[in-house]
Amino acid sequence: MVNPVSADLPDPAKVPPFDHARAEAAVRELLIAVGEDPDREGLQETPARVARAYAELLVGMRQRPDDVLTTTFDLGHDELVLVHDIELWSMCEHHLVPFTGKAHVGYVPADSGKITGLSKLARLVDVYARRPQVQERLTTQVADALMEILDARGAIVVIEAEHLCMTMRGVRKAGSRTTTSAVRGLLRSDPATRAEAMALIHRGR
Ligand SMILES: Nc1nc2c(ncn2[C@@H]2O[C@H](COP(=O)(O)OP(=O)(O)OP(=O)(O)O)[C@@H](O)[C@H]2O)c(=O)[nH]1
Ligand SMILES: [Zn+2]
Repeated sequence: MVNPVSADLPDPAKVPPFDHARAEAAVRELLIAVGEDPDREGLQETPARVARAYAELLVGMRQRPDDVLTTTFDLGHDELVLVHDIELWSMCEHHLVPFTGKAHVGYVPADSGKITGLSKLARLVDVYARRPQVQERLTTQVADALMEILDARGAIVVIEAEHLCMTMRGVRKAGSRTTTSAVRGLLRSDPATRAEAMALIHRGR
């Protein structure tokens, strides 16, 4: 069966490899554009460093969610599993500066009790975070992946983040935070399960 989440994504095999030479040339051009001398001693290695840094920051472009949700156990546990305060670093696709905060990720496993390793929820967040992103899409993608790949009966993802494009530049509102949520399946339709999840997320704060 074609997985809709994966089908929507560029196949990592088709995303061209990170072009270090091209990224280095672009950073050199940027340094010239801002009035710097890319050949002065302190900047000589900077294009290569920045290229390596971006390759790392955007590594999720070449990863698939089903690559990290591989480990599943059949524990017969079919009630809410929630990991909160997952550290999050992503890159705003409008300004290519970071947004950072916390993700709270929960799901109600399939009737079969198929669950995944807790660390895999954090890895799933990273797969989608380490790309040019907007917070709303990141939130949606994590929730949809849980539903589709784990056959979860419900999913909840709440992300609270500070966007550096709003704090260190632009409108410059330091401390402003944005909260987004995506709620699916049982966690959307059953008020008691949803309230339980929200209470756990708030308690973790
Ligand atoms: N919805 C949403 N907006 C975002 C996100 N990250 C950044 N933005 C916003 O994207 C918008 C881009 O607006 P533009 O007017 O095209 O860009 P700009 O001139 O740099 O805007 P300012 O940031 O207001 O200076 C800004 O309002 C940002 O705050 C995100 O994750 N979700
Ligand atoms: Zn931005």
